[in-house]
Amino acid sequence: MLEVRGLQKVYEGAGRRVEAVRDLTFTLEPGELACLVGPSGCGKTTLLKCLAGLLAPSAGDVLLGGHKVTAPPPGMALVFQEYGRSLYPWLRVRDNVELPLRQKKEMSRQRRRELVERSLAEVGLTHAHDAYPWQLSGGMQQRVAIARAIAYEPEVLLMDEPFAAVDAQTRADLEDLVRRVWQDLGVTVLFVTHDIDEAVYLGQRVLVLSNSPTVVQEQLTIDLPDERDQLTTRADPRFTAFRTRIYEQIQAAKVAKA
Ligand SMILES: Nc1ncnc2c1ncn2[C@@H]1O[C@H](COP(=O)(O)OP(=O)(O)OP(=O)(O)O)[C@@H](O)[C@H]1O
Repeated sequence: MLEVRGLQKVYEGAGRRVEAVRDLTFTLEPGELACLVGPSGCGKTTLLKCLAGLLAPSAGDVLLGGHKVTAPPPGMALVFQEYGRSLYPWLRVRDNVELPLRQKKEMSRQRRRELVERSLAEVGLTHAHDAYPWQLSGGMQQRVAIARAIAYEPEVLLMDEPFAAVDAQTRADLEDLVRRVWQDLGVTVLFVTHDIDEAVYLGQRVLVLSNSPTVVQEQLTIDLPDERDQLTTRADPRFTAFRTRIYEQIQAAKVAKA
């Protein structure tokens, strides 16, 4: 349903040429939760921008539902790492969540309100409707960003290291939130992280990226039980085996490049 075929991205300008992504091919099935993990600077953000139609690839295609992505497609929503910059500080929480829905001209005000209510409830922020983002903790702000993305009712949710800037406890809570939202809404999720444990904990599948210029180094099916729990899942010997395997792959990619 989301297909990436032979994607390459070269940045060119001012006498400098950086091949960020060399040749990426993978498919995301409808309703799947896949994680992309790779070393810092390997082109994860570049890839997501190409998927979201924000950046034109140098070669290859991105197809959503069989249609080539050339501009931000209506069926996609993004959550970035920098929640502080992605929310408007002068808008209250509910208005931040409602803002993208206003682009859907055919949608009634009543429907917009229902979606805002539902998505804030989904992320556990019903009580924070009237707050401004700067009155909330980092973790709560990221919940608002997630609520805004899901209110849009996307087919595909792209998340770019969304929890890199929050503390460990909040991060664990937000990971569980992503799994719950995914299960409740049946949305397809592509979650990008440099954290191997996070990728294994969240994903049904993990795509391991090589160092830049990037290719898919390996794809692993994470056949851990669907009901995941921060304590029991992480203590499962298979969890440890997956993270060791991925760690080795990433180390191998670094050595291959050196
Ligand atoms: N606008 C740009 N112009 C030129 N080079 C760029 C540009 N954006 C990214 N790059 C280069 O492309 C490569 C991949 O960058 P990108 O930000 O996609 O990686 P990343 O995996 O998301 O990094 P990190 O894990 O550190 O967030 C890097 O070498 C980076 O310097």
